[in-house]
Amino acid sequence: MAIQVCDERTNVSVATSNQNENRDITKVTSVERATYAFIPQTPIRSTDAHLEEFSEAMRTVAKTLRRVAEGKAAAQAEAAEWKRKYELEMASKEHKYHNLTKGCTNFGKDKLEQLTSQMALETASIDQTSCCGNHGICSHQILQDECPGPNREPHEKIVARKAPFRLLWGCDGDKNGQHKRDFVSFEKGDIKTAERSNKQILLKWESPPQTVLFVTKPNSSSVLTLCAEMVRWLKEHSNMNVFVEPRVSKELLLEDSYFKFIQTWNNDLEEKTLHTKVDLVVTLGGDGTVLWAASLFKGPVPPVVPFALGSLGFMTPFPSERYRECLGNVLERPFSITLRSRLQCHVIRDAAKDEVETEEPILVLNEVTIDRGMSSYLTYLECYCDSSFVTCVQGDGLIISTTSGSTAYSLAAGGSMVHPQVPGILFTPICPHSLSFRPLILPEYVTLRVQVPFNSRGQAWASFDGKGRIQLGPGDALICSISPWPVPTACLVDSTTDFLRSIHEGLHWNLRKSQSFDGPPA
Ligand SMILES: NC(=O)c1ccc[n+]([C@@H]2O[C@H](COP(=O)([O-])OP(=O)(O)OC[C@H]3O[C@@H](n4cnc5c(N)ncnc54)[C@H](O)[C@@H]3O)[C@@H](O)[C@H]2O)c1
Ligand SMILES: Nc1ncnc2c1ncn2[C@@H]1O[C@H](COP(=O)(O)OP(=O)(O)OP(=O)(O)O)[C@@H](O)[C@H]1O
Repeated sequence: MAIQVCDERTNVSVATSNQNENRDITKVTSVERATYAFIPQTPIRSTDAHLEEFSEAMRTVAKTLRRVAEGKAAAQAEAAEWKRKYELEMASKEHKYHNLTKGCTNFGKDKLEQLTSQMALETASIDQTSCCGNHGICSHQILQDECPGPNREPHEKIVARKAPFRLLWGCDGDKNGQHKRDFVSFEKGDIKTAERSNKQILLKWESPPQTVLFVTKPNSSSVLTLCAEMVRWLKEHSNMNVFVEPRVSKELLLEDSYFKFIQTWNNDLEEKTLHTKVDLVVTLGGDGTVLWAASLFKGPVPPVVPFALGSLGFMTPFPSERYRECLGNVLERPFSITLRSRLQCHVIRDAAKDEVETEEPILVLNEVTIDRGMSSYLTYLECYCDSSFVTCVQGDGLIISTTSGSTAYSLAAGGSMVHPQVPGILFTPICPHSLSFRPLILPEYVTLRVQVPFNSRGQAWASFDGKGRIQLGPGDALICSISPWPVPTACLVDSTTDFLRSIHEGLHWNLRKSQSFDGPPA
């Protein structure tokens, strides 16, 4: 590469090249002499003019690059919008399908029992469409699986029936099961909201649950001991099928051959079908164990009963020492649940030509964080909400959080605490280098896109519920929207009471000594 600087007045031309390292010494001297003659002539107007011209050209290039980036961003936004529409359509199909299968729950008890026993008698050739006529698979479907447990013969089949349940909407303590939707009415020119959408939700089993999955915090002997005790109790008290993680299965069998009946899974495919076999998930650990349990389900999640065996336990209201009473209640009576929404995140690589090439969606219960990782540069992130530009984040990073995650990392970064049943997405910057960057709460129906611009100095890193870091290079984007698959967690009392108790007892929210009565007169 050669750079040439020419001054018209002195007609001195200075040429440099990275190839001409073996230059003639005399040439160098003459060039140096000319340069020394040239330097004192200030102001160097024509050089300034050249520099101006050069910087103008650079500005034009930068503008063009930016326009290209914006065009690309718009195309990606459009693609994301199509994707969202597609997902909505799929979700509505799913909803219709559930409505169809709900017809099944209206069967008379006798008919249901008759159907169940009839189906139980049938063998491997069960026609899945036979339940509920032509309504396809329903919650009463009898599942025939090869038992993945370590001590079953491969040919042995278990007939496991997923327990059907109903969701009821309680209102101000009126747990009458009336599901009233949030309608906006418009009568005589007046706009009125008829009902609030946020109700306490009750789960009522229509037949006793039969299969429970235990998810336990690793490396804790007290947790393993309690798990063994609970498994024994459930087997002896309710004759339940028990699933545990492969690691726990080995640990329990090492302890006692009594646990031969427990089942586990051996590969990703079996893990993916867990939701079709498991009626209830019990977690033994802290909040991290609830996050871990949720991450096992990439689609629908069975109700989760979280027992507290951690330090904070914001999402784990059940006291482990009262497990008999708590599990008895959950198995036999209707109980309140919190429907915790999750975010589905897609990473879109700049190199990918279209959406089809993007990586699998990742579901998070707390948050996705985009930060600067090891880089010492500011993170520079362009953020869009649907097709509207939101802002550029310049700081340590950004947290996109669910309302359940509002009390986790987002809280530490200055975000609001939000009741987990509030439908929203939190947009919380991490150490923004700006005085006016306050956190936002956006409605739950939006799609957010965070893009690393092409002119970003450094890389960015995305992490999901504090795990699985993925590097994002210039041009890469992260797209987030609310997933149709929430995590239903059982409440000890109800959603609001449990939430308030957690912020009081877990975070000591607004704890202050009361002012004494004997102050100065008003
Ligand atoms: N500065 C911070 O506060 C910070 C930094 C990194 C990660 N985190 C959080 O840690 C989470 C991962 O949790 P982990 O247990 O696997 O890691 P961990 O063992 O490092 O625990 C992090 C702490 O966050 C608490 N926590 C997790 N989810 C919570 C929630 N929804 N509400 C209130 N507190 C919650 C846990 O009880 C624990 O005390 C991430 O999703 C992130 O929210 C927080
Ligand atoms: N079943 C599991 N398999 C693998 N890792 C797990 C499992 N359950 C929890 N973990 C991980 O173990 C770590 C600790 O778990 P957890 O947060 O539940 O316990 P804790 O730190 O004692 O409780 P707290 O979060 O209340 O302080 C977390 O990082 C979590 O992701």
